[in-house]
Amino acid sequence: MDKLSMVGGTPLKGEVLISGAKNAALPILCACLLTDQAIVLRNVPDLQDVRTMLKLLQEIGVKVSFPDEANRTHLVLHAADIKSSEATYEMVKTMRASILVLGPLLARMHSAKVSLPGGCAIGARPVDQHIKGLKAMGATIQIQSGYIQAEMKPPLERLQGASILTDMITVTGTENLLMAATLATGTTILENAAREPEVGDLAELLVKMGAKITGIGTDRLVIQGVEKLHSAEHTIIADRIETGTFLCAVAATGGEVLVKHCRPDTLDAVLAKLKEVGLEMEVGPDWIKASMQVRPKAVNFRTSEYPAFPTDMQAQLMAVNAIASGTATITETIFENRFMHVQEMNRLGADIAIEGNTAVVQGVEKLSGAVVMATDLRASASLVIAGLAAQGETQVDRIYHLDRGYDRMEQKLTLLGAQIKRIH
Ligand SMILES: CC(=O)N[C@H]1[C@@H](OP(=O)(O)OP(=O)(O)OC[C@H]2O[C@@H](n3ccc(=O)[nH]c3=O)[C@H](O)[C@@H]2O)O[C@H](CO)[C@@H](O)[C@@H]1O
Ligand SMILES: C=C(OP(=O)(O)O)C(=O)O
Repeated sequence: MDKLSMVGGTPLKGEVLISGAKNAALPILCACLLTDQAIVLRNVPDLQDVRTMLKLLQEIGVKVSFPDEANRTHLVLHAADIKSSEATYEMVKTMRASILVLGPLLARMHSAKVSLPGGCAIGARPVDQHIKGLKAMGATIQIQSGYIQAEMKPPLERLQGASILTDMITVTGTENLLMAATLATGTTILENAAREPEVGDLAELLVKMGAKITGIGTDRLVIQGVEKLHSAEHTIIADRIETGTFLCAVAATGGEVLVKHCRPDTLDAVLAKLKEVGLEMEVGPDWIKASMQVRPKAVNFRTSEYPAFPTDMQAQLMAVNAIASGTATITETIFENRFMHVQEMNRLGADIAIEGNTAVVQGVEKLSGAVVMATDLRASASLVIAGLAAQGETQVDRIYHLDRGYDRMEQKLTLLGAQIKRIH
């Protein structure tokens, strides 16, 4: 199992290029199932979840090609000949986002069999709202032997438009229902829809494919179903969480970094908090020049749905708070168990206590290197940030979590002067 080993204490300096967003790429890859024509994608991040999704799509019968073998960010997906409508437990257990094939397969193939994702390190994460929405659109859905078995209710030949209000805001739930609704008869209204930029990016691609969607970027999506979708080309939006992760790394280690190919307009809540921390930023349309010359100041924050502070940045900003002056309270409102990094940060010398869904972080002058274990994707990133700020050597074990969602993180950090290496 790969580990990352780093020696902390070097301020980061230089330029970093941000990759396409994992959480936009995953639903967008699934959208290719909605048409028998080719979809051309650019800026696809080269990371494990994308490779897993491509494998799943290939099992289903999608042809995947890389027009330029040396450039894995540019690919063509062609779902002309779907031979299976199944996502097996083997695939879903390694990547929950496999649930995103459910809506498109049901809409295009009229049936789908997708393993029910189990809970994961950060919470129970049920998919009841995906199921509720598809049922409202006329699907019959049964859970059998751990699988969601979905079919069109006879004599229906297509899903039917419906008005759907989800009990809570769900990102992949909105994406599944949005994709399913593009090929339904009539109009679907998704109320309480997620407004995350990745949902908007998916909707932009669907519109290029011929879907009729209004309300993009709002919590009310209106979809007028069409009979067929067609080929399209799309460039995946920049990863706001990767951007925020590098900014937190600069805030924790000090230094000066130009973050390029990013979308500052999708990061309002994160940039506001980093400014409070003391990070100086000059912001352009697709770049941020960040400089940190002082010890960070502790900042309180609470996670919530977009446009508020993202849960996917909670652990990374906690790492900055761990070495800040003052005390911060951090409240996690999206997932019930997303503080697994706290014990590991404390092993590096942090002083963090958990009270229910709030972590109280008493900033310490310095962290000291240790062997720590990654428990999920963003927990891994937070431990890397803490390790880069700590004195001495830190080893982060179980780095496969990090590889799921970051495109060559240690190479990008090395280019910024960090002393970090992968141990196989
Ligand atoms: C691939 C992807 O895009 N993953 C992101 C997506 O995950 P994901 O789409 O799985 O997260 P959701 O937005 O669905 O989850 C939000 C909350 O709603 C609950 N819920 C959700 C659906 C449902 O049917 N029933 C239910 O109870 C979840 O348990 C959670 O407590 O959004 C999360 C919240 O921004 C991010 O942390 C993940 O990085
Ligand atoms: C929780 C995350 O991803 P996933 O939904 O794929 O587990 C994440 O990207 O932080």
